[in-house]
Amino acid sequence: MTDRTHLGDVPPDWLAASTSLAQATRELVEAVALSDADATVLDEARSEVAALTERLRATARPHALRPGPADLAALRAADAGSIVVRPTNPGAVPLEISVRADTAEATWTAGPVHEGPPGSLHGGTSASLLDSVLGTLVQVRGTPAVTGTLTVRYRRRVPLGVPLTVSAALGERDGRRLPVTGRIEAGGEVCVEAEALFVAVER
Ligand SMILES: CCCCCCCCCC(=O)SCCNC(=O)CCNC(=O)[C@H](O)C(C)(C)COP(=O)(O)OP(=O)(O)OC[C@H]1O[C@@H](n2cnc3c(N)ncnc32)[C@H](O)[C@@H]1OP(=O)(O)O
Repeated sequence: MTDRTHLGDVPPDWLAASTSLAQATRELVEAVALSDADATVLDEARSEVAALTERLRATARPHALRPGPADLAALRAADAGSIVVRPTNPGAVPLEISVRADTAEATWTAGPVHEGPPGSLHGGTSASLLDSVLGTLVQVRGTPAVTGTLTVRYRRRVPLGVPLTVSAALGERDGRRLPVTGRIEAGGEVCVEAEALFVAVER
């Protein structure tokens, strides 16, 4: 499996197992972040986690799986569809991003791991969510591109524990410049707005 770098290249049963393990690991991260167990229990847990880490490290590939050219081309060929980004990476927020024409949208509910101000989402996580959804729209509708600038306006705090809608709209391409706007909404209210300029690259 170590030569496979794209989500579309792996067998469906393996993808399901890896996605499920990644989700269980995110739940572990939350349990660690919130745990009030005594030091003995924490030390036992550390030993068990370390043993699992060793087992999985023995078969590590150089990069985490990501959507590849074939996954993007299939979606690009259709007028509408969805793509799941980073489902097997427990260190990332997994998103199912729906793309229709020049717009994209994803829904995600934030938990305590991503808390910034009390009860609210960390601003860096908001920026990261926007970069992911805007960036995916650009890759699907444009060409390979990287974020040149990302300007984020935090209008109101983003609540934890409720569904958030992250959306993006592609502007008019100007040479290598691809402008994209986006927002994060909760309960129908706009919490964060973003303006980005992606720059087309060879790969
Ligand atoms: C499904 C796939 C999932 C993907 C989703 C996730 C997407 C996440 C996206 C990211 O987070 S990417 C990571 C963060 N970004 C970077 O690491 C980019 C690092 N910077 C670079 O690689 C280069 O600086 C860059 C490619 C942006 C520009 O270098 P170049 O030497 O290729 O371009 P050049 O300087 O010739 O500029 C080309 C055009 O872009 C403009 N430009 C360049 N950098 C810019 C910038 N930073 N902001 C605004 N405009 C910029 C520049 O003015 C110029 O405009 P004109 O053609 O009109 O003259």
